[in-house]
Amino acid sequence: MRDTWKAFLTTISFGFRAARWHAVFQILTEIALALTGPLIAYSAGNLVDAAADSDLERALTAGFGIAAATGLLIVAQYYNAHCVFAVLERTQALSDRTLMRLLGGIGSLAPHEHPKYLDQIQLLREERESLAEMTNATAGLVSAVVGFGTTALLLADVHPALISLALLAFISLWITSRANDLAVDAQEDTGEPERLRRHLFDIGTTAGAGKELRIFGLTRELVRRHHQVSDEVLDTRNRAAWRGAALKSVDAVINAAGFFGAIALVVWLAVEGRATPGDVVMVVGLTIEMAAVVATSVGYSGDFLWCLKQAKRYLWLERFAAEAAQEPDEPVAPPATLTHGIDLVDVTYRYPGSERTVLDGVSLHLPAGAVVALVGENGAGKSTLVKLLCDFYEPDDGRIQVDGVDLRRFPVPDWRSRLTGAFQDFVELRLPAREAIGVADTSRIDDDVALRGALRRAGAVSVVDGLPHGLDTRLGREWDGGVELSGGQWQKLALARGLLRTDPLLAVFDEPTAALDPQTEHALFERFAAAAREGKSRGTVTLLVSHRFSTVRMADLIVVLDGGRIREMGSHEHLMAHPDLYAELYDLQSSAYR
Ligand SMILES: Nc1ncnc2c1ncn2[C@@H]1O[C@H](COP(=O)(O)OP(=O)(O)OP(=O)(O)O)[C@@H](O)[C@H]1O
Repeated sequence: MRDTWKAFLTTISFGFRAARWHAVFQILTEIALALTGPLIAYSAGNLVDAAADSDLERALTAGFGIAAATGLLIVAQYYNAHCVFAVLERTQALSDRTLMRLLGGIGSLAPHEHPKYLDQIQLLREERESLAEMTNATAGLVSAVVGFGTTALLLADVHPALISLALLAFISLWITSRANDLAVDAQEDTGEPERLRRHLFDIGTTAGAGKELRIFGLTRELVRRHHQVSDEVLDTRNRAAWRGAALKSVDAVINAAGFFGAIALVVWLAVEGRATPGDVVMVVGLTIEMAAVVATSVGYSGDFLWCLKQAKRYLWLERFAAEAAQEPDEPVAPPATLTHGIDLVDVTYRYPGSERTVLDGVSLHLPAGAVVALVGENGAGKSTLVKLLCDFYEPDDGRIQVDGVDLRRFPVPDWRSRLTGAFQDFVELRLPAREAIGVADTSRIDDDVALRGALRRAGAVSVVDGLPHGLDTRLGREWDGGVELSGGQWQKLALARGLLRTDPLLAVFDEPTAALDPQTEHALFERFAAAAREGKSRGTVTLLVSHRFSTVRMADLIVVLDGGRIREMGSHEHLMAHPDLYAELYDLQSSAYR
């Protein structure tokens, strides 16, 4: 219960933080709207009685009441609609930013290996609008309670038995929410085929899949499958809709009987002289109002419960992120420079949920200032080793030491600020070119000299020089005036980003040049090595992962991984002089180029 309450308060606070006055006004206008129906019914009753009694003053007051309520209805509707959208839009933006901060702030990548975590995150991302809709759902419920209470009080004032109409409203509420549950269940049951239907539509209509679609003539097959899966989805939903409609029909009959009973009662009271003609008119108006209140409260209570479900999921993420962000027991800052280097001592690693040992007792010294190449066949464990060094995952056994200090003692953001690198699965940052590079060190985002230096080191000067506005060109064809880049050009900019930081302790380049030709890669790696040797005083360890042996040979140290273990290591000359896997693969590649 405490969690539910906390989840509610946390998400409703989004609305009040994002658009405080709009949220207050939204609730006030909802209450005003809820009062107008009963007020009009009450005034109409008074008007009839005043006319019957020829009481002009009372008739005019009642007429004024109707006019005022109608005016209030129009004004409140207008402002309410404005507030609803303002709160929704601003809250959505705020909750999106909060989610970005929470998800991006989790230092480790390990949670991404857990299907349960991924499911929760996927649902949070898909349904994140619900976080923003809490204010709307709450305001709707408040208005339903006010409308229901006022209507019930006025009915009870005519005759206590009329309160049974309010009880009928609860039955109606239950039946309608059952009918809605049927629809929601059908939606959940058809979640997977619905995703498939959307996926088929997406690949059938987007440019990315266009080439293969045409070469393999897939359109016919995609359309057939879309048809099949649509039938599955729509049949299930249709059946639920019919059953829902049947339930609602029962509800309609119960309600009609209830309304008839209420009207018959008040007419009988009038005939008996215990109620006025105005009471009859008012009760008719209030029964209609009660039906409207029930209909809206069913919708709002469904929305509210749904929002609450998302809110609990959000709370879970908030706690998860807080736990993940805990400081090490005895934190120390990373050293300003490396003197000894980085050591892996008996490091063993298995991915969460997997039995397979990906790194098996790896012990390795990466000397300060050295250029180290990691090679090995696909799946040997090279990228995993890189990820452990970046502290994306922690070893299951063994330790990593930086100048003799256990990596776990560095607060994660401090260690990350002393890393740099580029990866095969780089990000295409669709921003102005200067920002796409400068995000690696935002203090120098406007420093053209620094940005051009990084571009030069990455061999990417020609990419930017070829852009219409140089560094200020917007990248991405989806923007007005934006320019699209080729795969290799995007990769070169990612490299420039990785080469902007000037004081890293560890620079990792995990196949960052896979989209480039071998000559360009070779020239680039030579430049990295030269830069690394120039900056030797800082002791930066430069770690390269590549499958191209012509590139790898210039490294100071080559480490050959095989099945998660170190098979051999040494300089190119050493490894060639003691032939094993490296010499075999090297000869294989060089003979292919001859
Ligand atoms: N996220 C993951 N979850 C589970 N297993 C993984 C994950 N990533 C990699 N593996 C497994 O770990 C092993 C080592 O993968 P890794 O990516 O480190 O190899 P690699 O040497 O970099 O390969 P490649 O040259 O193909 O990039 C592989 O068998 C792979 O299937």
